[in-house]
Amino acid sequence: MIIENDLKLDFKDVLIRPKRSTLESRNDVDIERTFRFVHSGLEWTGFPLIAANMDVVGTMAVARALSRFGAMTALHKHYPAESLISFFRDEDTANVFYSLGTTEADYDKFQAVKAKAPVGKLCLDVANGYTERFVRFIARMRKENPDIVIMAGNVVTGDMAEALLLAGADIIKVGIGPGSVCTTRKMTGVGYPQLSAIIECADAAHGLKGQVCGDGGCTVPGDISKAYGAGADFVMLGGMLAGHDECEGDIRYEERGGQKVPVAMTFYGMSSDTAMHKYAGGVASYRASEGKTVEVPYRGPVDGTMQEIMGGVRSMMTYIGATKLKEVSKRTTFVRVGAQLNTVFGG
Ligand SMILES: NC(=O)C1=CN([C@@H]2O[C@H](COP(=O)(O)OP(=O)(O)OC[C@H]3O[C@@H](n4cnc5c(N)ncnc54)[C@H](OP(=O)(O)O)[C@@H]3O)[C@@H](O)[C@H]2O)C=CC1
Ligand SMILES: Nc1nc2c(ncn2[C@@H]2O[C@H](COP(=O)(O)O)[C@@H](O)[C@H]2O)c(=O)[nH]1
Ligand SMILES: [K+]
Repeated sequence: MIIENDLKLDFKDVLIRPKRSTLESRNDVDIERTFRFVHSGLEWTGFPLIAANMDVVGTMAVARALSRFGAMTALHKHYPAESLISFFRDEDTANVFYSLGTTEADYDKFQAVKAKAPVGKLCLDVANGYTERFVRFIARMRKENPDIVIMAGNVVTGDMAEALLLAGADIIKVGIGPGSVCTTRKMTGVGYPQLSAIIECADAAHGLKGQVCGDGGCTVPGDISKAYGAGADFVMLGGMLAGHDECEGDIRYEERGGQKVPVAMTFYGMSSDTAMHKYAGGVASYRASEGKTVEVPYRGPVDGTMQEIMGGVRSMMTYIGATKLKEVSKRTTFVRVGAQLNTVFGG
């Protein structure tokens, strides 16, 4: 029996220590980054935030809205080929990932889309990025698509981040079990605290000139700043982007003052009963669901949330004296804390 005694940390366990700074305004910082991807050799510039490839948030409408902020979207896997063909053929998709798993059906659909429309970025997304099958799949996709940016995951340790990079991924997606609608840790006992997972995978990936995307577990804008501080090149969000007009899913209305007003929207994990009933005709007898279905408050257009997120990141940068987002991880010192919020009037 091996027990790792090093303490592993989550976003809630740390704060970022302020540092002396010459910056005078939150308007003076640059939250864009430019990356050149190691295998595809392509370059991308923008605000490195990605809407998760989940039914509710990985939508074409979210992609259009986030792109106006220079941010990205990984479309969910369940759009029919025809919709994907017209989207990738007719719209600006510099900030859009086409997502797929390792099934033959996913592969065939991608081949059909690729034959008719230019796809520049792929998100190879499976729950468990530790399988030999997944490594082989990445290698095959890289060989067949030398000029496409490939993001792949999920993993949480440096050894496997390296393995996926060496197999052909440009960006490693990091996170097992931190998600807002994830029940993997509860159901399986498997996982890794997200802040440490990002730190360790970033260290491994950067050594090989790859990038990492911290996926899951951000609950407030400050968590996104901590993810960048830990070394995440990109941050992926599900729950924080749910509940908006551009999302897919049912809105619940309530009668208020004689008017019907929208109050809540459904959000669910891609491994939840809801998703499995929708796409697989139920939960296979040998599996258990590893996601849940929740209601989130209705929040109107996603623009407001994006402004809050970007404002939070800009402010963090002035607190630590980082002019460019690229400098944030170098200028970050985390302090371990026992508590970080004053909850006297609620969370
Ligand atoms: N980041 C995270 O912590 C997690 C994320 N998710 C999200 O939900 C999506 C749907 O997940 P899901 O339908 O469960 O699976 P995936 O879409 O990831 O993959 C399914 C394939 O992997 C095989 N597999 C082997 N071991 C596992 C395992 N432990 N968990 C899942 N699949 C396994 C499955 O075979 P078989 O079914 O025969 O076993 C199947 O062939 C994922 O693509 C991901 O986006 C889901 C869970 C965890
Ligand atoms: N274990 C599960 N993880 C899931 C499921 N559906 C999505 N996910 C992961 O969560 C992130 C988003 O996290 P959030 O905290 O920002 O909401 C997403 O990108 C997936 O990696 C699921 O059913 N089970
Ligand atoms: K995802």
